[in-house]
Amino acid sequence: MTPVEAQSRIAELRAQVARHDELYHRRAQPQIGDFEYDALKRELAELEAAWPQFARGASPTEQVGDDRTEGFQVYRHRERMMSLDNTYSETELREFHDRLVRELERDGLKFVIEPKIDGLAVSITYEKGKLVRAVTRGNGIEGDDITTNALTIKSLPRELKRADGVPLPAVIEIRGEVFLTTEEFLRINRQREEAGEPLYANPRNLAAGTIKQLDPREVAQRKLEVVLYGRGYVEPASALPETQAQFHGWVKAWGLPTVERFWTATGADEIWAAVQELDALRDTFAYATDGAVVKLDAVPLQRRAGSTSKSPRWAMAYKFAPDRAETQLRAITVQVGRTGVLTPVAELDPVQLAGTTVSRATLHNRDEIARKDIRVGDFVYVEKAGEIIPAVIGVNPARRAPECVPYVFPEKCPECGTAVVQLEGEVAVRCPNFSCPVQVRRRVQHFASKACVDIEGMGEAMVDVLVEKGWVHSVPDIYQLKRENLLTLGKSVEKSTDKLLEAIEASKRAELWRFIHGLGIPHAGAAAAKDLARTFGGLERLASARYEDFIREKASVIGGIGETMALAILAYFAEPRNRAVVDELVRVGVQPVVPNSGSALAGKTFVLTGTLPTLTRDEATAQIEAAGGKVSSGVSKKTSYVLAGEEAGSKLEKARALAVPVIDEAEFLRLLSGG
Ligand SMILES: NC(=O)c1ccc[n+]([C@@H]2O[C@H](COP(=O)([O-])OP(=O)(O)OC[C@H]3O[C@@H](n4cnc5c(N)ncnc54)[C@H](O)[C@@H]3O)[C@@H](O)[C@H]2O)c1
Ligand SMILES: [Zn+2]
Repeated sequence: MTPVEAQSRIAELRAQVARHDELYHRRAQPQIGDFEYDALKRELAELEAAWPQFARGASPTEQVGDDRTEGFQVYRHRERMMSLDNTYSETELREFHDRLVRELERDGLKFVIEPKIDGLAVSITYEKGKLVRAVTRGNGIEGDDITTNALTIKSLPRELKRADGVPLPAVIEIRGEVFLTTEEFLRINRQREEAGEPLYANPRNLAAGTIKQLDPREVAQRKLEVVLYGRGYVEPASALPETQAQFHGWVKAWGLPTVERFWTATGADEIWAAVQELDALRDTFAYATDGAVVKLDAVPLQRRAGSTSKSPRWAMAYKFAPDRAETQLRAITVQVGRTGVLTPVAELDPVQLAGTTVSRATLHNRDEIARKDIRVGDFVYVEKAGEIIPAVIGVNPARRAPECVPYVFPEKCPECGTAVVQLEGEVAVRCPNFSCPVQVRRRVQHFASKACVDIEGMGEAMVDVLVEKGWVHSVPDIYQLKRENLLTLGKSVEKSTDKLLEAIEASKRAELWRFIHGLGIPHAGAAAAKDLARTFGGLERLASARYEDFIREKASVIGGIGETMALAILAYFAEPRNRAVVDELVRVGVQPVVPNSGSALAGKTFVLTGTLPTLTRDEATAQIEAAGGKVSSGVSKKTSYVLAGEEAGSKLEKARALAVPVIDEAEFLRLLSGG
């Protein structure tokens, strides 16, 4: 490699790694697998070591991937949060061991081997045993304050338990990972699929995306979990553990969720045996693991080993190579989503991968196909590393047939023939045609779905038929369907037709928020739709709202609606076609039900805590909302009532401190009935 080549390759790799860091850490939407990413980063590190004259300036090899995003307060960690050095090689893992033995000048060093949890790093601060703050890793020095969202995690105690022989530090930062179980991941993706929203590739991305939701009520609807294994700042210093193994015991004694299992080992052979045992067992863990973390056990020795600018020298992650298979790419199909995004999908010769047969895999987008030069007929590598949706990660160049030609991404929408566009700053290629049949279908399917106005009998297949027949071109057309047309759909369909028409008619009086959600305004989920419904009280009022209307008082934006969402809503209705949908809905006679504003609960904010004698949380929430009130997660001076049940925790104390009225279920039911 000539100096010029090295210099330009370093620059190129730095840009690539920085881009993938941004996609992974900030947007939770990586476009390449970890294995591939790690290979890029390793190449960069090696080049920087070999050509120090070109390695000046900030490099991603020396920084912790930064997850800070807009919309959160940043909070400074009392002690830095670090990354981990990692390797896929047994030899390097053994070298790590030997290096420590050499540097610390002693044999028989004891190590702890823990699962490497594939989640999102968090730091939870407890002061005098009480949870005061949850912060993401951020850039390692300061992270996003996600306390409100973290409090939706049921398994995260608000208070540390006291136990004999276990200190309760005055201040401690406890480190761990937020994750989603596979089951919950699949449930959410299924819902997203129904709503025509893009799927998350793996639980880690979904967990990361969830903890960074601006609306804690959206977070509460996904069952996040947490596991804790490490420590940051501890005060007083006498409350430091002597070993990492001991610390695991404390975490458990404090009542925190901890790793199911860890191993202790002395010597490189024992370490390696433990890593392999972990590999064999990791399928049984509640969380996805992408490796094993090997840590020096003795805390004083950890301190002696020290750390680099980004990771401790006393720990090393051994990562399991992803399950990968090679197969032939038969075709590339391009799917069009609700918002017109074209997603290329690989049609593969079926192949066995991590226990399932894979015949389709995502190719992400046009740029990725070009970057990897993936051609129809190629033998490609398919990977499923923690990634539940398999992805094509590259081509085996040795098996490329001479007749394989570069893939040309469609310039026209495969569904309607409109020329596609790529908006500035976006990787997605879109069909800009609002009347594109697939987009219409997906929009109508979303509107009619359970999550929105919920029209029974109008499932996806039915919508497909209605659009195909040319009876439905947009959402309001649902309300213009003709009985005689529907009767042509088959023999003896009178009964089902009448039932469908009844369901359609009934849906005209669905709750307002369901209509708002059904419009599919970008960034506005069900919880936001509820806020909007409460504030605007009508579809047309919402559609003609101005920026000022979103801002009550000074600089405070409605409920969970932040600045970004307010702007998205304004942009949505600024589009005449979207505005026309609302006008048309009103014209065909929909009468969304607006919560009763005369009830005693109207406009009141409730915070629920503890277990109520008869109502579940969801039931109480539904009743409050139906009566025009709202439920928020944190107690503040603006809270009207705290509805408390058994085992109410810190919220109750806070309510008392702020003199917010606390009521029990019986009083609540009295309020509700107007008594
Ligand atoms: N696919 C992509 O595009 C892409 C982009 C950037 C980063 N990544 C992946 O993310 C990783 C880099 O990010 P990183 O800096 O978070 O490093 P990392 O995930 O490799 O290792 C550090 C992190 O591991 C976590 N961890 C999990 N279990 C642990 C345990 N038992 N003990 C200690 N820590 C534990 C901690 O949160 C810690 O911050 C790489 O592995 C890389 O593959 C992928
Ligand atoms: Zn189209």
